[in-house]
Amino acid sequence: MITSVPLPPGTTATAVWSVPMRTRFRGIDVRDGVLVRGPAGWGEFSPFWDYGVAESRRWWAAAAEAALEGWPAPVRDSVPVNVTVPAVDAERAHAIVAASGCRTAKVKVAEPGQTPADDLARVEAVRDALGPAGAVRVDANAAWDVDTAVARVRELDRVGLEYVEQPCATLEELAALRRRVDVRVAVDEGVRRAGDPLAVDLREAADVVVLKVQPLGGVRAALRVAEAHGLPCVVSSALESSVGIAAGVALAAALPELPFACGLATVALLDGDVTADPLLPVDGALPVRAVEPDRLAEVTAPDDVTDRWGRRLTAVLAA
Ligand SMILES: O=C(O)CCC(=O)c1ccccc1C(=O)O
Ligand SMILES: [Mg+2]
Repeated sequence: MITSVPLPPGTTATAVWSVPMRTRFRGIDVRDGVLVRGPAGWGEFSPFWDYGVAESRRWWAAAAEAALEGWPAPVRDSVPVNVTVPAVDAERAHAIVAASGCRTAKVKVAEPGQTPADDLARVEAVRDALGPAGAVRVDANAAWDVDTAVARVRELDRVGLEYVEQPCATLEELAALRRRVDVRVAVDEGVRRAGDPLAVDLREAADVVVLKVQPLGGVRAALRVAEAHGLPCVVSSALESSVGIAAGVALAAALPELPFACGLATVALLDGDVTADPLLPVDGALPVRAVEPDRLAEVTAPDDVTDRWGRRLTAVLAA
């Protein structure tokens, strides 16, 4: 039986969207989620499918904030962004960066099944496409032990790296790496997947904190994380539709300082969107603006997917 998605308290509409990824990204081929409308606007609830109910509760808090409350006032009207380069071959990486209009690129490295030579070729192609004035950062998604990270970071830093994101899994390993290389270390999973992102001690482990709105439980919760750690912050996406990306833009727009480009240009990785006016970068930046999901009919999820999201949201609301 097809059940629809429940209407959470205070909301007036829900919709389930689903779009293919242009390129497989961290094992994901299709991205889907729930949009929810309330008095303050539209929110997005789209935890990855391998996330359980407990971890998904913060993702729901972010959607509820957007729909019911809205966000704090912005202090800037545009947000510089990086182009995100999946673990593709060097030629495609070059083309993606050249077409993006961005002056900063984040390159996925340490993809299972690929070699260090693949990573180096990809990073060199990205440097070539950006030119010497561009910034190149890499994200290893916790793949390396400390010795491997030291070797890989030194090699990849031949092109000049702005930072390396989550090179190793634990904060202890990040701290050990940080003592052995000159490249800045950014922490992502170490904050967003922590039981209490406010309580982790990042002082020895990181130079930069990656903030993602849904995993941290909303724009205000993420602002508290930024304040608690007192480190430079980069706002990044969880591969949301433009509705979810707008929440990331709201966070980036509200941070007192924004010294680095943000990882919010990921609508370019999706083969479709919930709006005819997607949040895609123009000249390397996203505008701070509302998003109207006026293309929901074109990206409506199949009934079985809608049913799964209905059961998932019901479980999270009951938890
Ligand atoms: O930061 C970016 O450039 C894009 C977002 C991104 O990389 C990402 C997207 C979904 C899940 C995890 C990650 C990640 O930063 O590890
Ligand atoms: Mg990351």
